[in-house]
Amino acid sequence: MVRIRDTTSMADAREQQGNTALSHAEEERIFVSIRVRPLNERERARHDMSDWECVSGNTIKFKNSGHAEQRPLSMDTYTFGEKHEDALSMDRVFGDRCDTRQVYEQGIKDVALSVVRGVNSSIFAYGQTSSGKTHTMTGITEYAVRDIYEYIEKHKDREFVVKFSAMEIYNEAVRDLLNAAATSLRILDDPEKGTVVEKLTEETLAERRQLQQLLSICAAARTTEETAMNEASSRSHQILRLTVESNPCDYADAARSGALFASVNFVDLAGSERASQALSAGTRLREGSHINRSLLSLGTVIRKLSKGRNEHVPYRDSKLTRILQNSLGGNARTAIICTISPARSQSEQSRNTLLFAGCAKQVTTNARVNQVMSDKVLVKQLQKELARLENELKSFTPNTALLKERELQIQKMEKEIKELTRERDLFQSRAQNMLKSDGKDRIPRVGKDSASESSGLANDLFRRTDSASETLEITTSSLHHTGNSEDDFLLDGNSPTFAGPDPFHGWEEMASIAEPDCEEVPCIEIKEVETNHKTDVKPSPENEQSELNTFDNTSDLTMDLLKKSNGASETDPHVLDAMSPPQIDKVDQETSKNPQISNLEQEPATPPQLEEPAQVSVTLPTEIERKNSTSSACSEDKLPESKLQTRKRMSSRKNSSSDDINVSIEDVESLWDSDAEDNASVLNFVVGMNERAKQKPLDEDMDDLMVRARTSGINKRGNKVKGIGYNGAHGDYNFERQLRDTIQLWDACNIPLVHRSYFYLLIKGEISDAVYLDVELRRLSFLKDTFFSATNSTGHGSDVTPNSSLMSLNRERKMLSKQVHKKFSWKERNELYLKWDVDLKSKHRSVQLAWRLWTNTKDLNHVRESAALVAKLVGFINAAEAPKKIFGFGFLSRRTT
Ligand SMILES: Nc1ncnc2c1ncn2[C@@H]1O[C@H](COP(=O)(O)OP(=O)(O)OP(=O)(O)O)[C@@H](O)[C@H]1O
Repeated sequence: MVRIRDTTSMADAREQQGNTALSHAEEERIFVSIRVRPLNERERARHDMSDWECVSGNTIKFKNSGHAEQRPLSMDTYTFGEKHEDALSMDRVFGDRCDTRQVYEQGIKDVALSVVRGVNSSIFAYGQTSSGKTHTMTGITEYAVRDIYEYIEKHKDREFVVKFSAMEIYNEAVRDLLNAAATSLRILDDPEKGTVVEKLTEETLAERRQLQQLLSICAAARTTEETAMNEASSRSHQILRLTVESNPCDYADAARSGALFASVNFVDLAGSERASQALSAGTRLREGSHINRSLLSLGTVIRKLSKGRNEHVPYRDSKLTRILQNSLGGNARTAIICTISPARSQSEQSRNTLLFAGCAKQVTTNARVNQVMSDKVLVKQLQKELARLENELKSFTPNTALLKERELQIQKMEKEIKELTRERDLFQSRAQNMLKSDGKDRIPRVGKDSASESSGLANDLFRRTDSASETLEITTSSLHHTGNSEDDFLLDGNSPTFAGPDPFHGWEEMASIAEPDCEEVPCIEIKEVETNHKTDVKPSPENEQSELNTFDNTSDLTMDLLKKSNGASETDPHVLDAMSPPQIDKVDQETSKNPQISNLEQEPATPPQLEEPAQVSVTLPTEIERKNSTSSACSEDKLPESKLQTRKRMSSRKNSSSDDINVSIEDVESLWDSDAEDNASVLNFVVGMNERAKQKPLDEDMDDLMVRARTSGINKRGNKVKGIGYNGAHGDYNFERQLRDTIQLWDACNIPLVHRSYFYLLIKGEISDAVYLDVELRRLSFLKDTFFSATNSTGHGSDVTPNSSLMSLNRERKMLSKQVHKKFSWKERNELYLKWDVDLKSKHRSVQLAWRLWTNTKDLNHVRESAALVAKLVGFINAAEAPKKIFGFGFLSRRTT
């Protein structure tokens, strides 16, 4: 039994897919069908019985009836393909009862119709003479043509061009069947089209009927021979070629890649019987040899291709194989119908045909869709593309105004992005700083009970300031004490630290030891610094000089810029004063030349008045003291009374030092201005504390303390101190009035908010708070008396009022900033602010010492803590943030130090 290898998988898949066309090169085997014709009358008459039996759709068996004269066949069963689960393969065996339509439908149709999808195809009929080749191919061609035209009619959206040509190969000569006059045609190798037959007539078919006529002509023109049975026996190989050119299904594809172009060949071969059988004599011998030459060549080509080796395939050995080269092993789908005669007498020929069929089944071809870009199509496509582009060009009208607007928008957005990026970096930097200092410095508030109640008020109080965040930071962080020296935080700008006992203890102690001689208001104790701390705050001459230089430079730059924008004449002299370095060492030598200081020292005392302070230059008590302590030329009786008292008290103290005094209050004041609303907040808070205090029972000690505090309301001069709230006559403690007076004096003296905050921290809501208020009132009264009496003493309102001067300075600075902002470029502003930044940092020491003026306490710890508060604040407003925080500009570049 010969089993032909199954090649059905691909065919089955194709059937399942509805015989779709190949979209790309696809290797597939040649489809082979076996057709057994019925016995003809002559054979029946001869009792030339049929020895072949189709046992299934794909198997044919030789029956071998056992006649003595019949030599036994070694093989008697031939199977083509195997039965699949879903369908039979296209390789089929058709018995004598199957008609041509069945053969076409089941094994040929799909291959033939590939032509309308752009795939070449070929259908062969191979078999011995009179086996039914012509009979089969005539029917197949008709069915195929019918189906092709049906397909074309169904696809009216596509354009098809059908052309027909016909040729025969007889005695190795190619003849045009549509042109009887034509002689043998040459076969040429075209580099694009492959093998072509030169000058072959190609008829374009307008309709199917025209093709029918042409087929009749071809049949008549073919070389045949009348047989004994009056039948025409074909003596040549006939090739009918139908070429279909079309645009593809998808118009988009057509536009891109051109038209589909394919041909289907209907090949009716001459009889395959051996030459010896066909031979007679003369021309017949030559004819037979030519026929066999082509058939032998076809067999060789098929055999070579079936082995699948990459060896030479002799296509050029015959005209037949040369013309059908593509169909045999190239770009085409191929189907071969092997026809056999059932007659016993033809068994050997039939067997040879079946062997050829088995061999042909092994041959594979590589069919692909042929998309040909003909000149016509190409021109059409180019014209279409040109028209499309021209339309696009017409519809495109560039709007230059819009483009410009967009460009401007883009530029603006880019600027905004830059600004936002800078802002983001700035905030990130600040957040990091806050996190750092928060981790280091956070401490609980004073008074456990009052903490929660006071937090809202305190926050409100701080929020209302220009530098709210900084103030809050100070409140929570400044009371954290470590062992670092004061100079440390001055240098590194980090959180302030200092060593020593709890600063509040100093206040407690001060309250507890409040004795009658303390009724003298503890005025500004500028030189209260102990000797062992003196070195901590004393600036070195080098540092002093450095600061002087810095101040000078900054001042010069600022003034230069201001002059540029506004003219030098508009500059307030206060600005110059503020920008000038603190005159410390030089003061001793120059005091006598300073008219303001001279005025202070020489003018008689005047009673304190609560009046609006005049705008004056800064002349500090420190300098006065220095003058007094170093020069005996200064007459005490020329000083105001309060100042004389101060001097006496100071001079009585041991280990005093004048070197610590280096006041640059303006720096502090320029950073924080108090607000009237803040006072109200403090008032509300402390009133609340007072209410709580009233609910608490007074114990004996506290009562005693309050008695002593009450007596402190009388000063040494025997005058009742204005605003002291403890009413000894009636024995009732008027806390609210005390506080109101305090706030009035804060305002009158322009006490900085930081100090007010500090004072607020001391208020614990206890009755003993009265002592603190008392002390504060005395101190404030002294300050007011001292400075405002000096103001009035001049008679022209231009004397000592540091706070007013500072406020003026602050205004000047703000004004300056505005002018700078208006007049100068970003780069110039940045340069200026960086200078100011340096200026600010160099004033740390001055700021620290300035705080002593306002804290005015006997306890060094308080002095240090006050300094720490300020330094912390200054440190917090670091180099990167200073310009923004102080001057309100948020666009400066970040600068880390
Ligand atoms: N399947 C068939 N059913 C009925 N008659 C058939 C069938 N096949 C062939 N015949 C008849 O057999 C005779 C020979 O057929 P045909 O001419 O097609 O053979 P052929 O192989 O083409 O021979 P040749 O090679 O000499 O041309 C014809 O008269 C034809 O009508």
